Amino acid sequence: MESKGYQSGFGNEFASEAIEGVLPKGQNSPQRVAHGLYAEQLSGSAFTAPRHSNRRSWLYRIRPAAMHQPFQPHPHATFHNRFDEAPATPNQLRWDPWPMPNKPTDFVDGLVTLAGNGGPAEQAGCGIHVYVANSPMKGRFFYDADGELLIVPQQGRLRIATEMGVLEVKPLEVAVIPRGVRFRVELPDGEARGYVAENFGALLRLPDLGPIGANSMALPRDFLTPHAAYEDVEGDFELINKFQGSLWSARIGHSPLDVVAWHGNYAPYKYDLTHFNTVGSISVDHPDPSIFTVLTSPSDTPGTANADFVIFPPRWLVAEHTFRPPYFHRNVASEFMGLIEGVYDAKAGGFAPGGASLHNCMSGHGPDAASFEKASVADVSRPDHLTGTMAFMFETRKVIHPTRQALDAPQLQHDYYQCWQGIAKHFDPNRA
Ligand SMILES: O=C(O)Cc1cc(O)ccc1O
Ligand SMILES: [Fe+2]
Repeated sequence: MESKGYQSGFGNEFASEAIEGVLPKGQNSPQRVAHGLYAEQLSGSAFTAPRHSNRRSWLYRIRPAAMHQPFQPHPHATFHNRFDEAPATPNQLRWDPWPMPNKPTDFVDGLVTLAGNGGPAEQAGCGIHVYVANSPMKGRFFYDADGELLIVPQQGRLRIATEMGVLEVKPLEVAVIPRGVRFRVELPDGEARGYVAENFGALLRLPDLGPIGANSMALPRDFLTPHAAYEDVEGDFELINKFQGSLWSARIGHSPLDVVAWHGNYAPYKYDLTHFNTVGSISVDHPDPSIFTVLTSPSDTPGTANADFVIFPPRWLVAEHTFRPPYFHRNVASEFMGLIEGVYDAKAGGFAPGGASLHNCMSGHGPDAASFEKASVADVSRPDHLTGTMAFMFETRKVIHPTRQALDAPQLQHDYYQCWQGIAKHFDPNRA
């Protein structure tokens, strides 16, 4: 299935045809669709959701999605939503990068759940996973009925062939696959690693800009949704599905990526993080990281997100007489971080690309001893240029529970707390 390029805009009413003239005019469900196709609606919000948050698309396809054999449980050792396996810990946690697999492993096989909160039954919270894959999905398709998937590649490109077209993403880009959309992941570089947030709550949207104004941060036109592309193939294939935390698998006699045309505002998209228009302090102090929010899943409480996706992109630091890196802090929200490339300015060592950290509600954290010492004596009369770096955070209102496998993994850095033990006592009541 070939990529047919992209349409730009966030949550637009898109329309795309791989064969011209397929989309019906003036209605969605004609008695007979062009070329013998079937019409099918895919909804991503309640039918009666307010218009501004109402999401659905109409798909014109070779066979309806209903056509497959019954699902059977499909055991998966590492990908799940069991967030009650271990007590949520207030300890600061950090992991080394997840190692590449040593046997053939595709994107679905290679998903490992590190943490999460809420769940698909409550329709709130998110699952936090990493993937390590060295094999393309062959004769296999996947969809997640539990939430939309925000995929953050860290190493290796992904070619994501979806029902609604092809997304090609590389590190420093992210992809969002809506709940229910079927897809297959291919690996143009042979192997790939990255992070996934599985959002059980309200759909990700662009944050409000408030006093920032009508522009800045992530610009709607930088979000790209594929043009329709389809494959017309028959064979003995497998449709894997994640439903209420567990995987299921069904035989399917054709590729479900058979949508010839579609229209609507519920569709996969990608975004290049290097396009983020980063806003920061031009006077004093380090602003709160909410100014780096790319996408937010709101909760029922205004201003208190179910989950935020926040990035720490290259930028100039110019704040005067200011401690420029992230401050010491304790937050009501819980923070899972990953690193795509480079060095994170709060950590001199130990936080590697492909690694992860978790700082839960009210757990103290911030710069490590080395970063503090360096930044507190740095010359801040000149700008600093942070380059070649991209960290990110999945920040949630609910406490993030690490899974048993994340706590037992050899990647867990048992000495992480040591990075703050060397912090010197500088207090001297007689010193200015
Ligand atoms: O903990 C972190 O590194 C993330 C973070 C960054 C920042 O600039 C301010 C607050 C915050 O939680
Ligand atoms: Fe933090």
